[in-house]
Amino acid sequence: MTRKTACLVFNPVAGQSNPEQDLAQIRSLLEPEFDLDIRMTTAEMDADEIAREAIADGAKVIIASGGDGTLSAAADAVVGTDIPLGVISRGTANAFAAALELPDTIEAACQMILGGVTRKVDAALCNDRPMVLLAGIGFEAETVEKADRQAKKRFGMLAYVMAGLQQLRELESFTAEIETEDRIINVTAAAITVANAAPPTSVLAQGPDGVVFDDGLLDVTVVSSTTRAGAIAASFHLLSTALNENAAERDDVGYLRAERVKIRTDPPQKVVLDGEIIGETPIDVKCIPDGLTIFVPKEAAPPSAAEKLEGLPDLIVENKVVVGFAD
Ligand SMILES: Nc1ncnc2c1ncn2[C@@H]1O[C@H](COP(=O)(O)OP(=O)(O)OP(=O)(O)O)[C@@H](O)[C@H]1O
Repeated sequence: MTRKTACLVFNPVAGQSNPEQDLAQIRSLLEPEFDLDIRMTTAEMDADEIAREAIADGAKVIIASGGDGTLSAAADAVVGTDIPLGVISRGTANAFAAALELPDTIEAACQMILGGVTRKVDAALCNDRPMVLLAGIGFEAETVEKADRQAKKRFGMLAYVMAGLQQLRELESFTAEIETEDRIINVTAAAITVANAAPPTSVLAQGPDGVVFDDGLLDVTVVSSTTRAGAIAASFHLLSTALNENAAERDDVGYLRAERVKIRTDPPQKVVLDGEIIGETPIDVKCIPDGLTIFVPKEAAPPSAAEKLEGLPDLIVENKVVVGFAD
């Protein structure tokens, strides 16, 4: 039997565990079957650049190990290629693995990669940058900016919760125009999330009864709470409906699905793309059906499609005369 080869992109500072031990464990599990070309991320060189270099050098499999930043960046490098990505989570939130229903321990992730089963899932482009999880406008973007690396090291997941609570104090609404293939939706919002894939803990993405990552569609959730109490209630509702795989049923939460969505806001809002702040609105997000190949433990059944907009404040929905986008 010929041995398999793979490039392992490893972040030595991710998460709270011991990186030497983690790397030794990964090597002991994978090296009996794989020749690993191990490349470390550095403060200057992110996983996407390293993975792209490895692909240029002929890598046929990319395995990424780190937190959500490393995994999303490595995924960006393989979006639109047939090169399979193996995901070994070692971060704080592990949203990436949860969103794609992948294991979150080193051992289970390595067993999955050794199993060799791959499947295609959707990816997306947000303002021409690869996106695997989600783009957040408003509340979500501010939360990510406030949860810094030092806070994450000290407090873990709590850093995100603290940043979120801090952000609730500064909750500000904006007006948004959401353009899909066939409609223009005007609405007042506090947060808008365009998700390709999202874990239940990304509460602001959880309007629909499940964020489906293999339906060729993006899941858009609008949260329009105007008070802190309303935002807390909406977040709690979204978390509980997400965990139960139900759709949201509050007037200040709306959702829809679309292949492509353009969002303009007034005033301009910060945009977080797969965990990194990339700038401000407007955004243009296009789904790339089957754009990413990943190692998986087994097939996951997608939930059904759904939409709800009625009840959102200042809602105006116009049907476009000509279906589609001008560009
Ligand atoms: N060798 C390194 N030294 C310092 N910083 C690094 C190094 N390698 C990667 N980084 C930085 O790590 C960040 C990505 O971290 P990653 O998301 O993988 O882990 P995390 O922050 O612990 O996890 P999570 O995002 O799940 O909270 C990038 O911003 C990158 O610049």
